[in-house]
Amino acid sequence: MESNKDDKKVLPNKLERHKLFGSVIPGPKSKPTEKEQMADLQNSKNDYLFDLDAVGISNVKHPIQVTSTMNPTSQTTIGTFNFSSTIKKDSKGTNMSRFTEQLHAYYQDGKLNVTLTDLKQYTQELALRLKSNDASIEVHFPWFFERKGPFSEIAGLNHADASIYVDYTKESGFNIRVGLTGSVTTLCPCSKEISEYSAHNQRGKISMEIDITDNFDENEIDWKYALLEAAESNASARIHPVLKRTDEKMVTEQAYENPRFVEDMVRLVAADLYEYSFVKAFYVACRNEESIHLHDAIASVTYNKNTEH
Ligand SMILES: Nc1nc2c(ncn2[C@@H]2O[C@H](COP(=O)(O)OP(=O)(O)OP(=O)(O)O)[C@@H](O)[C@H]2O)c(=O)[nH]1
Repeated sequence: MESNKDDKKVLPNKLERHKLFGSVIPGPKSKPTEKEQMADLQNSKNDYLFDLDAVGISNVKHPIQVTSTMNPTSQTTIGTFNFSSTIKKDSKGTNMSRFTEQLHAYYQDGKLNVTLTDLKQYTQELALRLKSNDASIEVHFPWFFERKGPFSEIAGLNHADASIYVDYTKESGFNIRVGLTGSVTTLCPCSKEISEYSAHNQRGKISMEIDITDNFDENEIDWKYALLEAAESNASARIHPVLKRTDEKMVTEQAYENPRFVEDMVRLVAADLYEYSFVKAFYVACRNEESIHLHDAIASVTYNKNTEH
């Protein structure tokens, strides 16, 4: 390597640098470059031994639009998608480019609104595009909502993790599941009972997944708000982004007045979901990040309102 008089390095140009690190000049190429002449392995037909439950792509991140009854009523957030369909054993593979091709088409048309109506249309169109009888999509996204201090009413944004699963089959139509994981404060009833003063508390993560009824109208009910309310209204206290002293006193006392075990949490949330008429079946889990242990405390319940167990 050369140096100039100011002792500054004189670097080889970029092409030379790439050669230095192992890049080689492209060799002769004999395979077709026209799509029509290229081998199409994924569309080969043979007996490939097994039908597949799902083939597709996962962990696809993309901006999406979300609407809500809470402020902000409209927001852009990041969705993480899984897209798939089944394939029969006579087919070697799926056409993977079509998954992201459709995603970009919807984005360009301004149709990436994560509403149940739009996602149903999306899933049905995906099946058509794949020339398949079925398609499934799953999207997870952070949903932001305004939360005010209980006394000061000073606002900030909280967030919960929302998810939507849409399964479509030509024969039986749509199956939709939605989910939400939100955070709450829980104060230990046992600790309150046995101690002369104070009680330990923790941050609880409440995860809910629900199968919704076929006639569910998302314009009438904001499922994200409904699930958040089921979690928060049953907790020892809600969690806030901004708390002044006046607020802090209120949430501390409220938590002490409403102690909850992890078991209490899932049962109380289950009771609210049982009462929601748009819920067919549900799963509720609570994970308390214990402040007196390094481990977490967990509880969960699944229930189907049709079979009543
Ligand atoms: N089936 C399959 N495809 C893969 C796999 N790994 C990568 N690919 C994808 O193969 C894709 C290209 O194949 P296709 O989507 O069938 O492309 P194409 O035949 O030009 O597309 P169409 O005209 O829509 O049929 C690329 O997007 C790669 O991501 C894999 O394990 N299985």
